[in-house]
This record gives sequence, C-alpha cells and structure tokens, in this order.
Amino acid sequence: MSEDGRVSNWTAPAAAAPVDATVTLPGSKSITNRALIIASLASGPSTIVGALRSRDTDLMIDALTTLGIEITAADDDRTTLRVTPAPLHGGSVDCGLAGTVMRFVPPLAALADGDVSFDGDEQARIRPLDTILDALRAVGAEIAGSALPFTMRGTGSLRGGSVEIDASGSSQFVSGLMLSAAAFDEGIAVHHVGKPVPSMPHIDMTVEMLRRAGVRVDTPETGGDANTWRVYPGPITPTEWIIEPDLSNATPFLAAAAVTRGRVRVPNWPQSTTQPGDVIREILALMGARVDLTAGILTVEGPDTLRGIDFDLHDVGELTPTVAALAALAEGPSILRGIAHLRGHETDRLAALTTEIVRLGGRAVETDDGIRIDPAPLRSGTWRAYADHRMATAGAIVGLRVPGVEVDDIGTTAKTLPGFEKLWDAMLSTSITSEVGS
Ligand SMILES: O=C(O)C1=C[C@@H](OP(=O)(O)O)[C@@H](O)[C@H](O)C1
Ligand SMILES: C=C(OP(=O)(O)O)C(=O)O
Repeated sequence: MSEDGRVSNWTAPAAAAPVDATVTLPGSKSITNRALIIASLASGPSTIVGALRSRDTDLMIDALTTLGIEITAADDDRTTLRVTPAPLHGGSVDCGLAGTVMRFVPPLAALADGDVSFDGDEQARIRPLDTILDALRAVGAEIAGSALPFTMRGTGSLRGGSVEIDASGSSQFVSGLMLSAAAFDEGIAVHHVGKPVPSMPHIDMTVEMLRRAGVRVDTPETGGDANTWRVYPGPITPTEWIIEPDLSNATPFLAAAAVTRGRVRVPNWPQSTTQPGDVIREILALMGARVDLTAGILTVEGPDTLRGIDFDLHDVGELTPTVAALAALAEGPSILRGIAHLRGHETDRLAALTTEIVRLGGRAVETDDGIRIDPAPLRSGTWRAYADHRMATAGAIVGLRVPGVEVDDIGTTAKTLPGFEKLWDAMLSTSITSEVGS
C-alpha cells in the first residue's frame, strides 16, 4: 500500500536494452531507526544527517514524538534531523508493518511514565513479538498482551538485569533489548538459547552504534560469554549520526545490471559496514557478474550467462527476495538456505516467493529452511506483493526480463524506499544519473 493507503497496480517496465545507470540511494532504514532510538535516550540533542524518510522511519519518528521526544527536520532538508530527548510519557504507537518499530520501541516505552498502547497493520499482528515482551516482563516491565495490540504500563524506569531468550526467530529481539538498555537501572544481559540467531550483522550494527555513543557493551566475542550480549547502564553521548545509503535497497538496482547484461553504479558505498546488503557483492560475483568497488563507487556489470547459486542467507535474510528474483532468471539451479525465519517477515516470504515464481511459470519449491529454484521460462502475469516492499521490488526485477509482469501493489515500496518507481524508470531511461530524494 502507498503512504496514502491506496493500492497501486504497476506494469513493471521490461528492459529494452542493457541498463547503464548511476543510482544514488537514500539512507539506511536500519541505521536511521537505531540512531533515532539512541538519540532519544542521550544526555543532550543529537543530529542525524542523511536519515531515510520512508514509512518505517516516519513511524519511528511519530512513535518517539508521541512519547515526548522532540524531533525536527531542517527547513530545507527532511533528511537532516535534530533529536532532543525529554522525559517520556504515555501515548499510542502505530507500528505499521515495521519490525524495527514493534521490536525497538517497547523497551524504550517501558521507561515512559504512563501507559503506551501499541498496534500496527493487520499483518504486523502475526509477526513474532512475544519473545521480546516476555523478556521485558522478566526484567521488570508490566505489559498487557503478548502480540499487537498490547499496552506497556510504563512507570518511568525499568530494573533491567539478566534475561534468557530464544532469538532464533529474529535478531531484532536482541537489538531491541540492547538499544534502550543503557537507560535501565541495571542495564541488560541478554543470553540466547536455541538455534542460531539470524541476521548477525544487524546485531553488530547495534553494538557498533551503541559503542559510538559511549555505551559499554560486551558481546560473545569481547565479553567471554557465548551467546550473551551485555549493555552496562550509563549515560548515552549526544552524537552526530551520518547515515550510510541503504545497501539492501540498492540490491534491486544492482540486480538490474546482472539480469540485463548492463552496468549499474552506486556511489557512496561504504568501505566497511555492518549492513548485510554489502554481501550482495559476493552473491552477484558468484552468479557471474563483474563487481568492483573503487573510490566509494560500487559497479556491477551483468554477465552473458547468469549462473544459479547455492547460498546460505541466514545472516543476510533481507536480501532473499532480490536473490530469489535473480535465481528465477538464472541459467542453472539455485538453493537459498538458512532462512526459515523469513516466514515471520512482512509476509511469509518463502511461501510468497515460491507462489509468485510458480504463478509466472517458474519452478520453485519451499524447503524446510529456504527455497530451491530451477530454471524455467517465465511468462507475463500478476506478481503479488503481499504488502511486502521487497516482494514488490523482486517483481520489478523479474519484469525487466519478462514483459507484462504486473506488480499488484508497487506503493508498498514506500515502507523503505518511497519513489521506487521513479528511480527505477530513471535507471531504465539510459545512462543517466538518477537520484531519489526526500
Ligand atoms: O535490526 C534490523 O534493522 C533488521 C534486522 C533483520 O531482522 P530479522 O533478524 O528479523 O531478520 C532484518 O531482516 C530487518 O530487515 C532489519
Ligand atoms: C524484514 C524486514 O523489515 P522489518 O524491519 O520490518 O523486519 C525487511 O526490511 O526486509
């Protein structure tokens, strides 16, 4: 759905020629929403430069503002934000379909003086949440409910302490607990038990950003305890956050080069990063593309023959829809593994991807922990997005090579990349520099 609530059908443009474009991406959702939480609990005002403005980040801004934080955008630039902390009070939070809002805000809301009610989109109500709410209860919070909608009965402080959780369903349980924990009386020690935690780079991102703001954090690597992350109580330093471009959102554009024998350049690609999107370089190279990162510009050139891939995406599950679209257009079989937890993303992504690939004549089957995709000619038809921004962009990739693919709800890309269609059209309109703005 688009921001104004309309469902918008969109015929994905087929590439008449190899794409040749430079695409500048807006800021990272994950870094922006972490910066907003950390800045809200800091000991003074912080600045965020290059913030993503999208449904997920605007929901985060609204949530924090509702609880008392002052967040203002620069007059001439919506992506520059000033965040001024204030005592937190009760309110009502709309999580939309944003995992980062529904998992990162409740720990902060436990510090509010008053009730904070949470709700979200219908699909958000079935996303896993009880793990983090149970953890908050175990460290002193009073909460009515165990999924959306629920109410946090804030008392102005939270004890904190040690808690054991099974975070195999989402890394966001660990990140959410850590992000606000410096403001808990005893900080927090999160001990994970269960199958491996997915999306570890996102936990690394949390740790790195907390440390940048002066928070003391122990990890399994630095603290000595396997599967335990510890955040010590203490002040959070006001910080100037410079947000990297969203590398996961870059992947459909890079895929466009890979499937059209074209060339796409993405400037401002970080030399080192905790964003999982960086792994697209390895994936595209394995599929046969030429990948080069020089002077901050990532260039991908598509191969004559796109190879299938056997890849464990457990750490970088966010990339699955893009990789599945690539695999559906590849010459050989692909196996995408390690991603059972994607059944709890915006939609059940394993079911959604296999259904949509098969609907267009492709060969895809769900496995216990992923998808197997075999080469088959695809035909025109409707590609359903299931209110999932990355399903929508996966349909756009397929449509580059299969004329007549209609994405039923391209507006859902506004979750993290408003203006996606404009940017996609600009990429296709030849070798030009295209930018999506605020
Ligand atoms: O912490 C984050 O910013 C995210 C963590 C990951 O969640 P899961 O661990 O639930 O996959 C990722 O898929 C999501 O898009 C963003
Ligand atoms: C899983 C995703 O989002 P969320 O932050 O809502 O979990 C995603 O963006 O791929």
